[in-house]
Amino acid sequence: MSTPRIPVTVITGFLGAGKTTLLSNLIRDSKQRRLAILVNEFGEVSIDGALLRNEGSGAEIHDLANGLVAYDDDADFLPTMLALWQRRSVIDHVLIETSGLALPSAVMEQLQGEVLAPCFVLDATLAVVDTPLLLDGAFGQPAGEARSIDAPVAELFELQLANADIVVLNKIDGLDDEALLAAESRVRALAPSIRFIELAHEARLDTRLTLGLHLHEPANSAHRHYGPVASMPGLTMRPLANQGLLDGHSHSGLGAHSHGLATHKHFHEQDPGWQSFMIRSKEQQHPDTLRDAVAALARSEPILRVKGFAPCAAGRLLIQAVRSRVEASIDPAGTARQAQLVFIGYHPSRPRLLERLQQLTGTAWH
Ligand SMILES: Nc1nc2c(ncn2[C@@H]2O[C@H](COP(=O)(O)OP(=O)(O)OP(=O)(O)O)[C@@H](O)[C@H]2O)c(=O)[nH]1
Repeated sequence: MSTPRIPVTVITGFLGAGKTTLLSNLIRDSKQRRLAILVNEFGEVSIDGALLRNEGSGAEIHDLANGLVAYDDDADFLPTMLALWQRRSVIDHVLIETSGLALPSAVMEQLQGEVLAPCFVLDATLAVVDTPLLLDGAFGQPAGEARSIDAPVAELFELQLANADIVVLNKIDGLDDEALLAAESRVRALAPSIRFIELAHEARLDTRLTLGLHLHEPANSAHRHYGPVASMPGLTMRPLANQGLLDGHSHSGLGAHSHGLATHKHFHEQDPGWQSFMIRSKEQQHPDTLRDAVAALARSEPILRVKGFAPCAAGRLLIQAVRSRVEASIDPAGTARQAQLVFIGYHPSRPRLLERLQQLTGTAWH
């Protein structure tokens, strides 16, 4: 009998959708599976890899520095995957988190290429969605005046969805049934070939609905992941008004399909307007001041994502911003030698951000 191929789940989703949070919960909830995780980030320093390692689980984490995993100029992807294959006796499943600006199709194509196809099989591609932002029209139906940043955001978002098997509606704490059904309609309109829509309360998914789905194995027509929405984890979990529409694994009725090499296009070159850079400070930061400063910058500059660490009097401050929604949390046991914030945006001006950050925090940044 030939050696079984290792299943691979690809997790995609726009900047800040909750991919890393979802992954860290998956790691915690899948202790019985030996997971290898490839984290692909757009930015100089891996913040996500550090956060996942903090979980202290047995999962092995590999950082892939090229923000566009498996694209033509990514020299790390194939060697990393082949090294995992060499160690296949200790790996049950591989999870790949693409950066928020990459399309998953590049990874999907490489998995089907002659080098990797004998070793790995695509299990499923999940697209994680920031549901409140989707409902606000942030990905293509701007409520107000369209800005220059809206079109590239909408384009990437749609292409990520178009390549996915499963859309995970995330950040739904606080949304009612009506909002969830509106989000489902929006997703189905944007990506009619989506096969499952799942709900993640606080970025938590039932592992049965996430891993081992065999969606790309032609012989397998049985769905092994039943479990109605009402039985999925989450304190605020309630069944939806219309269970027929959104039952945790609703699908279009398609059989297993493979993503042919030419069927899904991806950008081989990144739109150069998307840029990321790091801004650092040696000074201790005040949590509230830094949080408000980042929120003010996100409102006035074309910045969509900020993340990083800073030293503060009470320990290590973690900053996570998606647009102007900023979370500042303190790890009393953590240390940070200096403040390091990664900014990601569309045609952002580093000098202007630097100047404004200095003004707003009253500390020196470089
Ligand atoms: N309220 C709420 N916040 C969430 C949820 N999931 C993630 N977040 C927050 O959203 C922010 C971004 O989460 P990440 O998991 O880092 O998002 P990501 O998709 O990995 O981000 P990038 O890799 O930068 O594209 C963090 O502040 C999370 O705490 C959720 O279900 N509910």
